[in-house]
Amino acid sequence: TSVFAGVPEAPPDPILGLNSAFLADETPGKISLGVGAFRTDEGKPYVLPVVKRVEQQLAADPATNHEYLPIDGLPAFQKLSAELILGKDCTAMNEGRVVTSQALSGTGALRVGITFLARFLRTSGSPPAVYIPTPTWSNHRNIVPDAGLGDARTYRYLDATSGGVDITSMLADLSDAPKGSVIVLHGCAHNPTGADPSPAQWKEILTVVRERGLLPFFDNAYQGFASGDLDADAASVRLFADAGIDMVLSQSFAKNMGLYGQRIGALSVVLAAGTPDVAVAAKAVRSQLKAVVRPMYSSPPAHGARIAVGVLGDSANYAEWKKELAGMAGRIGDMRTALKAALDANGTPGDWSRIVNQIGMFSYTGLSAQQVAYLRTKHHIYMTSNGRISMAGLTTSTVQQVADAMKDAVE
Ligand SMILES: Cc1[nH+]cc(COP(=O)(O)O)c(/C=N/[C@@H](CC(=O)O)C(=O)O)c1O
Repeated sequence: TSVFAGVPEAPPDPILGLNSAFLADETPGKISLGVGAFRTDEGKPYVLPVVKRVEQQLAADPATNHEYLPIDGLPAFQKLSAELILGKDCTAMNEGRVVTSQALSGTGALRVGITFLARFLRTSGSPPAVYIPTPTWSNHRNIVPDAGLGDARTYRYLDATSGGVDITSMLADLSDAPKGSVIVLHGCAHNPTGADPSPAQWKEILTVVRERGLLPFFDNAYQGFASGDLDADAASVRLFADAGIDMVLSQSFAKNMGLYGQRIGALSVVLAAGTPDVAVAAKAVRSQLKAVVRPMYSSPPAHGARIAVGVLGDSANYAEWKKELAGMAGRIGDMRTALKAALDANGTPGDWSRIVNQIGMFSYTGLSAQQVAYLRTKHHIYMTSNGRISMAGLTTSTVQQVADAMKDAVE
Protein backbone atom coordinates (compact mmCIF):
# COMPACT_ATOMS: atom_id res chain seq x y z
CA THR A 1 0.00 0.00 0.00
CA SER A 2 1.02 3.61 -0.51
CA VAL A 3 3.32 5.30 1.97
CA PHE A 4 0.72 8.08 2.02
CA ALA A 5 -1.98 5.73 3.27
CA GLY A 6 -1.43 6.93 6.84
CA VAL A 7 -1.66 10.65 6.09
CA PRO A 8 -4.14 12.17 8.60
CA GLU A 9 -6.87 14.42 7.24
CA ALA A 10 -6.24 18.11 7.93
CA PRO A 11 -9.15 19.97 9.55
CA PRO A 12 -11.13 22.10 7.08
CA ASP A 13 -10.09 25.75 7.00
CA PRO A 14 -12.47 27.81 9.20
CA ILE A 15 -13.15 30.23 6.36
CA LEU A 16 -12.45 28.51 3.05
CA GLY A 17 -13.70 25.15 4.34
CA LEU A 18 -17.05 26.78 4.98
CA ASN A 19 -17.29 27.67 1.32
CA SER A 20 -16.99 24.07 0.20
CA ALA A 21 -19.68 23.05 2.71
CA PHE A 22 -21.89 25.82 1.27
CA LEU A 23 -21.30 24.69 -2.30
CA ALA A 24 -22.14 21.10 -1.31
CA ASP A 25 -25.47 22.24 0.20
CA GLU A 26 -28.17 21.81 -2.45
CA THR A 27 -30.91 23.63 -0.56
CA PRO A 28 -32.44 26.35 -2.74
CA GLY A 29 -32.31 29.72 -0.98
CA LYS A 30 -29.10 28.86 0.88
CA ILE A 31 -27.07 31.96 1.74
CA SER A 32 -23.31 32.30 2.13
CA LEU A 33 -22.07 34.98 4.53
CA GLY A 34 -18.67 33.31 4.83
CA VAL A 35 -15.71 34.29 2.68
CA GLY A 36 -14.71 37.93 2.70
CA ALA A 37 -15.37 38.48 -0.99
CA PHE A 38 -17.52 41.24 -2.46
CA ARG A 39 -20.82 40.36 -4.10
CA THR A 40 -23.21 42.60 -6.03
CA ASP A 41 -26.84 43.11 -4.95
CA GLU A 42 -27.60 40.24 -7.31
CA GLY A 43 -25.26 38.08 -5.22
CA LYS A 44 -22.72 37.82 -8.01
CA PRO A 45 -18.90 38.30 -8.01
CA TYR A 46 -17.94 41.77 -9.24
CA VAL A 47 -15.31 42.53 -11.82
CA LEU A 48 -14.61 46.25 -11.51
CA PRO A 49 -15.28 47.99 -14.86
CA VAL A 50 -11.91 49.77 -14.63
CA VAL A 51 -10.21 46.38 -14.20
CA LYS A 52 -12.07 44.99 -17.22
CA ARG A 53 -10.99 47.98 -19.28
CA VAL A 54 -7.34 47.66 -18.29
CA GLU A 55 -7.43 43.95 -19.12
CA GLN A 56 -8.75 44.74 -22.57
CA GLN A 57 -5.96 47.27 -23.08
CA LEU A 58 -3.38 44.69 -21.98
CA ALA A 59 -4.81 42.06 -24.32
CA ALA A 60 -4.65 44.50 -27.23
CA ASP A 61 -1.12 45.67 -26.41
CA PRO A 62 1.44 43.83 -28.59
CA ALA A 63 4.09 44.45 -25.92
CA THR A 64 2.19 42.20 -23.48
CA ASN A 65 3.94 38.83 -23.27
CA HIS A 66 4.29 35.93 -20.84
CA GLU A 67 7.93 36.27 -19.92
CA TYR A 68 9.07 35.70 -16.33
CA LEU A 69 8.73 38.64 -13.99
CA PRO A 70 11.72 39.49 -11.77
CA ILE A 71 11.81 37.51 -8.50
CA ASP A 72 10.50 40.57 -6.60
CA GLY A 73 7.94 41.39 -9.29
CA LEU A 74 7.23 44.37 -11.51
CA PRO A 75 9.20 47.48 -10.42
CA ALA A 76 6.32 49.76 -11.51
CA PHE A 77 3.96 47.73 -9.32
CA GLN A 78 6.36 47.92 -6.36
CA LYS A 79 6.44 51.72 -6.52
CA LEU A 80 2.72 52.26 -7.11
CA SER A 81 1.71 49.81 -4.41
CA ALA A 82 4.02 51.41 -1.83
CA GLU A 83 2.77 54.89 -2.75
CA LEU A 84 -0.84 53.73 -2.34
CA ILE A 85 -0.36 52.69 1.28
CA LEU A 86 2.39 55.11 2.33
CA GLY A 87 1.28 58.16 0.35
CA LYS A 88 2.95 59.85 -2.62
CA ASP A 89 4.80 62.28 -0.33
CA CYS A 90 6.18 59.62 2.00
CA THR A 91 9.51 60.69 3.58
CA ALA A 92 10.63 57.10 4.06
CA MET A 93 10.15 56.44 0.34
CA ASN A 94 11.86 59.69 -0.63
CA GLU A 95 14.82 58.75 1.57
CA GLY A 96 15.11 55.30 -0.06
CA ARG A 97 14.16 53.53 3.19
CA VAL A 98 11.31 51.43 1.71
CA VAL A 99 11.96 48.07 0.05
CA THR A 100 8.89 46.67 -1.72
CA SER A 101 8.46 43.28 -3.34
CA GLN A 102 5.45 41.98 -5.26
CA ALA A 103 3.87 39.09 -3.38
CA LEU A 104 1.26 36.38 -3.83
CA SER A 105 -1.50 38.59 -2.46
CA GLY A 106 -1.77 39.35 1.25
CA THR A 107 -1.11 35.81 2.36
CA GLY A 108 2.08 35.60 0.31
CA ALA A 109 3.31 38.94 1.61
CA LEU A 110 2.76 37.78 5.19
CA ARG A 111 4.48 34.47 4.54
CA VAL A 112 7.55 35.97 2.88
CA GLY A 113 7.68 38.79 5.43
CA ILE A 114 7.56 36.52 8.47
CA THR A 115 10.12 34.18 6.86
CA PHE A 116 12.46 37.14 6.31
CA LEU A 117 12.01 38.22 9.94
CA ALA A 118 12.67 34.66 11.14
CA ARG A 119 16.02 34.82 9.37
CA PHE A 120 17.13 38.37 10.15
CA LEU A 121 15.23 39.97 13.03
CA ARG A 122 17.54 39.61 15.99
CA THR A 123 17.23 42.21 18.73
CA SER A 124 17.69 39.53 21.35
CA GLY A 125 19.68 36.34 20.76
CA SER A 126 16.68 34.21 19.87
CA PRO A 127 14.08 34.57 17.11
CA PRO A 128 11.42 37.16 17.96
CA ALA A 129 8.00 36.38 19.36
CA VAL A 130 5.10 37.31 17.07
CA TYR A 131 1.92 38.76 18.57
CA ILE A 132 -1.41 38.61 16.73
CA PRO A 133 -4.68 40.11 17.98
CA THR A 134 -7.36 37.92 19.48
CA PRO A 135 -9.57 37.49 17.57
CA THR A 136 -7.88 37.83 14.21
CA TRP A 137 -7.95 36.46 10.68
CA SER A 138 -7.67 32.71 11.24
CA ASN A 139 -4.77 32.24 8.80
CA HIS A 140 -2.42 34.42 10.89
CA ARG A 141 -2.20 31.51 13.32
CA ASN A 142 -1.04 29.20 10.51
CA ILE A 143 1.39 31.52 8.72
CA VAL A 144 3.49 32.48 11.74
CA PRO A 145 4.62 28.96 12.75
CA ASP A 146 4.85 27.75 9.15
CA ALA A 147 7.15 30.68 8.37
CA GLY A 148 9.48 29.62 11.17
CA LEU A 149 8.66 31.88 14.11
CA GLY A 150 6.91 29.37 16.35
CA ASP A 151 3.34 29.62 17.57
CA ALA A 152 2.04 33.15 17.61
CA ARG A 153 1.27 34.82 20.92
CA THR A 154 -1.84 36.92 21.25
CA TYR A 155 -2.69 40.39 22.48
CA ARG A 156 -6.18 41.22 23.69
CA TYR A 157 -8.07 43.38 21.18
CA LEU A 158 -11.86 43.18 21.49
CA ASP A 159 -14.14 44.50 24.19
CA ALA A 160 -16.84 41.85 23.82
CA THR A 161 -19.41 44.00 25.66
CA SER A 162 -19.13 47.11 23.53
CA GLY A 163 -17.92 45.35 20.37
CA GLY A 164 -15.16 47.97 20.19
CA VAL A 165 -11.41 47.87 20.75
CA ASP A 166 -10.28 47.04 24.32
CA ILE A 167 -7.42 49.51 24.13
CA THR A 168 -6.44 49.21 27.80
CA SER A 169 -5.90 45.47 27.55
CA MET A 170 -4.22 45.79 24.15
CA LEU A 171 -1.71 48.34 25.44
CA ALA A 172 -1.10 46.27 28.57
CA ASP A 173 -0.32 43.18 26.52
CA LEU A 174 1.93 45.09 24.11
CA SER A 175 3.74 46.61 27.10
CA ASP A 176 4.48 43.08 28.33
CA ALA A 177 5.90 41.96 24.97
CA PRO A 178 9.66 41.31 24.98
CA LYS A 179 11.75 43.98 23.21
CA GLY A 180 11.98 43.26 19.49
CA SER A 181 8.73 41.27 19.31
CA VAL A 182 6.77 41.46 16.06
CA ILE A 183 3.25 42.90 16.47
CA VAL A 184 0.77 42.07 13.70
CA LEU A 185 -1.68 44.96 13.30
CA HIS A 186 -4.65 45.26 10.96
CA GLY A 187 -4.16 48.59 9.15
CA CYS A 188 -7.94 49.15 8.91
CA ALA A 189 -11.21 47.18 8.91
CA HIS A 190 -10.10 44.64 11.50
CA ASN A 191 -11.10 41.12 10.53
CA PRO A 192 -13.31 39.68 12.08
CA THR A 193 -14.39 42.39 14.55
CA GLY A 194 -14.85 45.39 12.25
CA ALA A 195 -13.56 47.49 15.17
CA ASP A 196 -10.58 49.78 14.61
CA PRO A 197 -8.53 51.89 17.04
CA SER A 198 -9.34 55.62 16.89
CA PRO A 199 -6.62 58.00 15.67
CA ALA A 200 -5.84 58.86 19.30
CA GLN A 201 -5.62 55.17 20.19
CA TRP A 202 -3.25 54.54 17.26
CA LYS A 203 -0.99 57.21 18.79
CA GLU A 204 -1.07 55.35 22.11
CA ILE A 205 -0.19 52.10 20.33
CA LEU A 206 2.71 53.83 18.55
CA THR A 207 4.03 55.13 21.89
CA VAL A 208 4.15 51.62 23.35
CA VAL A 209 5.69 50.22 20.16
CA ARG A 210 8.48 52.80 20.35
CA GLU A 211 9.00 52.49 24.11
CA ARG A 212 9.21 48.70 23.91
CA GLY A 213 11.20 48.60 20.66
CA LEU A 214 8.53 46.41 19.03
CA LEU A 215 8.36 45.78 15.29
CA PRO A 216 4.93 46.55 13.79
CA PHE A 217 3.81 44.31 10.89
CA PHE A 218 0.76 45.99 9.32
CA ASP A 219 -1.55 43.66 7.42
CA ASN A 220 -3.43 45.83 4.89
CA ALA A 221 -6.09 43.75 3.15
CA TYR A 222 -8.96 46.26 3.08
CA GLN A 223 -7.54 49.66 2.21
CA GLY A 224 -10.48 51.65 0.85
CA PHE A 225 -13.10 49.30 2.32
CA ALA A 226 -13.19 50.63 5.86
CA SER A 227 -14.14 54.22 5.17
CA GLY A 228 -14.39 54.07 1.37
CA ASP A 229 -11.41 56.46 1.32
CA LEU A 230 -7.96 55.11 0.46
CA ASP A 231 -6.04 57.77 2.38
CA ALA A 232 -8.19 57.62 5.50
CA ASP A 233 -7.75 53.84 5.56
CA ALA A 234 -3.95 54.24 5.41
CA ALA A 235 -3.76 56.77 8.25
CA SER A 236 -2.53 54.27 10.86
CA VAL A 237 0.28 53.02 8.60
CA ARG A 238 1.32 56.59 7.68
CA LEU A 239 1.34 57.65 11.34
CA PHE A 240 3.84 54.87 12.09
CA ALA A 241 5.88 55.50 8.93
CA ASP A 242 6.18 59.20 9.81
CA ALA A 243 7.61 58.18 13.19
CA GLY A 244 10.68 56.91 11.32
CA ILE A 245 10.67 53.43 12.88
CA ASP A 246 11.37 49.99 11.39
CA MET A 247 8.16 48.39 10.18
CA VAL A 248 6.84 45.79 7.75
CA LEU A 249 3.70 46.09 5.58
CA SER A 250 1.69 43.54 3.65
CA GLN A 251 -0.87 44.64 1.05
CA SER A 252 -3.56 42.76 -0.78
CA PHE A 253 -5.41 43.87 -3.92
CA ALA A 254 -7.80 40.91 -3.63
CA LYS A 255 -10.66 42.89 -2.12
CA ASN A 256 -10.20 46.50 -3.09
CA MET A 257 -9.48 45.71 -6.76
CA GLY A 258 -11.54 42.52 -6.87
CA LEU A 259 -8.45 40.56 -7.94
CA TYR A 260 -8.97 37.65 -5.50
CA GLY A 261 -7.85 34.91 -7.87
CA GLN A 262 -4.96 36.91 -9.40
CA ARG A 263 -3.04 36.69 -6.13
CA ILE A 264 -1.59 40.19 -6.36
CA GLY A 265 -0.16 41.86 -3.25
CA ALA A 266 2.97 43.52 -1.93
CA LEU A 267 5.42 43.26 0.95
CA SER A 268 7.30 46.37 2.13
CA VAL A 269 10.13 46.59 4.64
CA VAL A 270 10.55 50.15 5.98
CA LEU A 271 13.98 50.92 7.47
CA ALA A 272 14.20 53.29 10.42
CA ALA A 273 15.20 56.88 9.79
CA GLY A 274 18.85 57.63 10.39
CA THR A 275 20.04 54.23 9.13
CA PRO A 276 23.64 54.81 7.96
CA ASP A 277 24.35 53.76 4.34
CA VAL A 278 20.62 53.20 3.89
CA ALA A 279 21.08 52.40 0.19
CA VAL A 280 23.42 49.55 1.09
CA ALA A 281 21.02 48.29 3.77
CA ALA A 282 18.02 48.54 1.43
CA LYS A 283 19.85 46.68 -1.33
CA ALA A 284 20.77 43.92 1.12
CA VAL A 285 17.18 43.62 2.37
CA ARG A 286 15.90 43.36 -1.19
CA SER A 287 18.46 40.66 -1.96
CA GLN A 288 17.32 38.66 1.08
CA LEU A 289 13.62 39.01 0.20
CA LYS A 290 14.51 37.61 -3.24
CA ALA A 291 16.46 34.80 -1.56
CA VAL A 292 13.26 33.84 0.30
CA VAL A 293 11.09 33.99 -2.85
CA ARG A 294 13.32 32.16 -5.33
CA PRO A 295 13.16 28.70 -3.71
CA MET A 296 9.53 29.26 -2.60
CA TYR A 297 7.85 30.11 -5.94
CA SER A 298 10.66 31.75 -7.93
CA SER A 299 8.70 34.68 -9.35
CA PRO A 300 5.12 36.01 -9.15
CA PRO A 301 2.36 35.96 -11.78
CA ALA A 302 2.26 38.91 -14.15
CA HIS A 303 -1.41 39.50 -14.98
CA GLY A 304 -2.61 40.92 -11.67
CA ALA A 305 0.45 43.14 -11.36
CA ARG A 306 -0.11 44.61 -14.82
CA ILE A 307 -3.77 45.27 -14.00
CA ALA A 308 -2.82 47.00 -10.74
CA VAL A 309 -0.22 49.11 -12.59
CA GLY A 310 -2.84 50.03 -15.22
CA VAL A 311 -5.28 51.15 -12.53
CA LEU A 312 -2.86 52.89 -10.16
CA GLY A 313 -0.56 54.37 -12.81
CA ASP A 314 -3.17 56.22 -14.89
CA SER A 315 -4.93 59.19 -13.27
CA ALA A 316 -8.24 58.60 -15.06
CA ASN A 317 -8.25 54.89 -14.15
CA TYR A 318 -7.23 55.71 -10.58
CA ALA A 319 -10.13 58.16 -10.26
CA GLU A 320 -12.51 55.57 -11.75
CA TRP A 321 -11.22 52.92 -9.35
CA LYS A 322 -11.77 55.20 -6.33
CA LYS A 323 -15.39 55.70 -7.43
CA GLU A 324 -15.97 51.96 -7.88
CA LEU A 325 -14.29 51.22 -4.55
CA ALA A 326 -16.49 53.78 -2.79
CA GLY A 327 -19.45 52.11 -4.49
CA MET A 328 -18.51 48.71 -3.06
CA ALA A 329 -17.97 50.17 0.41
CA GLY A 330 -21.28 51.99 0.03
CA ARG A 331 -23.21 48.82 -0.76
CA ILE A 332 -21.74 47.13 2.29
CA GLY A 333 -22.79 50.13 4.37
CA ASP A 334 -26.31 49.86 2.98
CA MET A 335 -26.44 46.19 4.00
CA ARG A 336 -25.33 47.14 7.52
CA THR A 337 -28.16 49.65 7.81
CA ALA A 338 -30.72 47.24 6.31
CA LEU A 339 -29.76 44.30 8.53
CA LYS A 340 -29.85 46.38 11.73
CA ALA A 341 -33.24 47.82 10.74
CA ALA A 342 -34.66 44.35 10.06
CA LEU A 343 -33.28 42.96 13.33
CA ASP A 344 -34.74 45.91 15.26
CA ALA A 345 -38.09 45.69 13.44
CA ASN A 346 -38.21 42.00 14.35
CA GLY A 347 -37.65 42.91 17.99
CA THR A 348 -34.62 40.64 18.04
CA PRO A 349 -33.18 40.37 21.58
CA GLY A 350 -29.77 42.08 21.85
CA ASP A 351 -28.13 45.36 20.94
CA TRP A 352 -27.52 45.37 17.18
CA SER A 353 -25.92 48.81 16.95
CA ARG A 354 -22.61 47.00 16.46
CA ILE A 355 -23.82 46.03 12.97
CA VAL A 356 -23.66 49.71 11.92
CA ASN A 357 -20.79 50.79 14.17
CA GLN A 358 -18.35 48.25 12.77
CA ILE A 359 -16.50 48.97 9.50
CA GLY A 360 -15.05 47.03 6.60
CA MET A 361 -16.46 43.86 5.09
CA PHE A 362 -17.50 42.09 8.26
CA SER A 363 -19.94 42.24 11.15
CA TYR A 364 -18.94 40.47 14.32
CA THR A 365 -22.43 39.55 15.43
CA GLY A 366 -21.68 37.97 18.80
CA LEU A 367 -23.63 34.86 17.76
CA SER A 368 -22.31 31.75 19.54
CA ALA A 369 -20.85 28.77 17.70
CA GLN A 370 -24.03 26.86 18.57
CA GLN A 371 -26.23 29.60 17.11
CA VAL A 372 -24.02 29.68 14.00
CA ALA A 373 -24.39 25.91 13.63
CA TYR A 374 -28.16 26.22 14.07
CA LEU A 375 -28.32 28.87 11.33
CA ARG A 376 -26.42 26.54 9.03
CA THR A 377 -28.39 23.35 9.69
CA LYS A 378 -31.86 24.86 10.13
CA HIS A 379 -31.72 27.89 7.82
CA HIS A 380 -28.87 27.01 5.45
CA ILE A 381 -27.19 30.32 6.23
CA TYR A 382 -23.43 29.99 6.36
CA MET A 383 -21.04 32.13 8.41
CA THR A 384 -17.79 31.42 10.24
CA SER A 385 -18.18 29.79 13.65
CA ASN A 386 -16.99 32.95 15.38
CA GLY A 387 -20.22 34.64 14.30
CA ARG A 388 -18.60 36.79 11.61
CA ILE A 389 -20.85 37.84 8.74
CA SER A 390 -19.39 38.96 5.44
CA MET A 391 -21.82 41.81 4.79
CA ALA A 392 -21.31 41.67 1.03
CA GLY A 393 -23.00 38.25 1.15
CA LEU A 394 -26.28 40.06 1.93
CA THR A 395 -28.53 41.51 -0.75
CA THR A 396 -31.68 43.62 -0.50
CA SER A 397 -33.67 40.49 -1.30
CA THR A 398 -32.09 38.31 1.40
CA VAL A 399 -31.62 40.71 4.35
CA GLN A 400 -35.09 39.97 5.77
CA GLN A 401 -34.55 36.20 5.48
CA VAL A 402 -31.24 36.48 7.35
CA ALA A 403 -32.72 38.77 10.02
CA ASP A 404 -35.64 36.38 10.58
CA ALA A 405 -33.26 33.44 10.89
CA MET A 406 -31.02 35.33 13.33
CA LYS A 407 -34.08 36.15 15.46
CA ASP A 408 -34.97 32.45 15.48
CA ALA A 409 -31.40 31.60 16.48
CA VAL A 410 -31.12 34.05 19.37
CA GLU A 411 -34.58 33.44 20.89
C1 LIG B 1 -6.69 40.44 7.50
C2 LIG B 1 -6.44 39.66 6.24
N1 LIG B 1 -5.15 39.59 5.75
C3 LIG B 1 -4.87 38.91 4.64
C4 LIG B 1 -5.84 38.25 3.94
C5 LIG B 1 -5.36 37.47 2.73
O1 LIG B 1 -6.04 37.71 1.59
P1 LIG B 1 -5.30 37.38 0.18
O2 LIG B 1 -6.39 36.81 -0.66
O3 LIG B 1 -4.18 36.40 0.41
O4 LIG B 1 -4.80 38.69 -0.30
C6 LIG B 1 -7.19 38.27 4.39
C7 LIG B 1 -8.26 37.54 3.67
N2 LIG B 1 -9.38 37.31 4.19
C8 LIG B 1 -10.55 36.73 3.63
C9 LIG B 1 -10.34 35.56 2.69
C10 LIG B 1 -9.49 34.47 3.27
O5 LIG B 1 -9.76 34.02 4.40
O6 LIG B 1 -8.53 34.10 2.60
C11 LIG B 1 -11.54 36.33 4.75
O7 LIG B 1 -11.22 36.62 5.92
O8 LIG B 1 -12.62 35.81 4.42
C12 LIG B 1 -7.48 39.00 5.55
O9 LIG B 1 -8.74 39.08 6.02
